[in-house]
Amino acid sequence: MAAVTHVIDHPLVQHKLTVLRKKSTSTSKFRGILREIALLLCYEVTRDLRLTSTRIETPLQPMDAPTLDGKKLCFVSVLRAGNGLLEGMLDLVPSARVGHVGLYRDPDTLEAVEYYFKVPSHLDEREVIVVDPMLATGHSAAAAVARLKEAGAVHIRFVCLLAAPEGIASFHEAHPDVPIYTAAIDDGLNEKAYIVPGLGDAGDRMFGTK
Ligand SMILES: O=P(O)(O)OC[C@H]1O[C@H](OP(=O)(O)OP(=O)(O)O)[C@H](O)[C@@H]1O
Ligand SMILES: O=c1cc[nH]c(=O)[nH]1
Ligand SMILES: [Mg+2]
Repeated sequence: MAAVTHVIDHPLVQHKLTVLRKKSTSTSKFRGILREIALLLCYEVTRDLRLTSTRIETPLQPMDAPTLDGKKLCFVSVLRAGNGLLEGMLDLVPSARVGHVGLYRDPDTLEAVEYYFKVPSHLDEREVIVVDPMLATGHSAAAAVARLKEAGAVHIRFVCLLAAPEGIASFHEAHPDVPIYTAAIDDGLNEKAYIVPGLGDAGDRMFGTK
């Protein structure tokens, strides 16, 4: 299967991303803009969802009108930083089901370490949209998706804000069936495997930790 990466180049997304990158952006502004950008990313990642037809009554007459087909969407947040994207996605799709995968990146090995996993039932019948703002080495995203596949997920998409070419390559190698949606592909990784130019540590910037 051909691995696909979509870059969401909408001007509002690009402008908001620049605000997030600036080191002068405060924690509260960072959180607010991330929520706004997530809503726009959600609009793009859901653009090809299947529709069915439902009989409704307008004030004037009956009609067959389009509605989303199948079971409710499932968003999966990769903790912690995924929660920043999750909020904006839920603004747009409030009825979505939500799963959480708790992972942190070991600073020495750069491997993903899992500490939490909870997902809704019937994953195999849902469109599963995994959210994490940063795709750096790709280890966290690949581990999260592997766990979701183990739990039964079949139709999976991955949404981030920033991706490094290295992360895209390793993620696609592990999961060629899972498309990536990102607002930008940056230059690469620094010696600590941070995305450059990037925006720093997404979790720390979002929650004011260090
Ligand atoms: O592609 P990778 O090299 O795996 O790096 C990306 C991961 O790093 C960050 O999480 P972090 O480990 O800092 O955890 P946090 O969200 O709790 O801060 C980010 O949110 C991703 O999950
Ligand atoms: O650049 C990076 C890489 C991993 N995690 C982050 O939050 N930022
Ligand atoms: Mg972090």
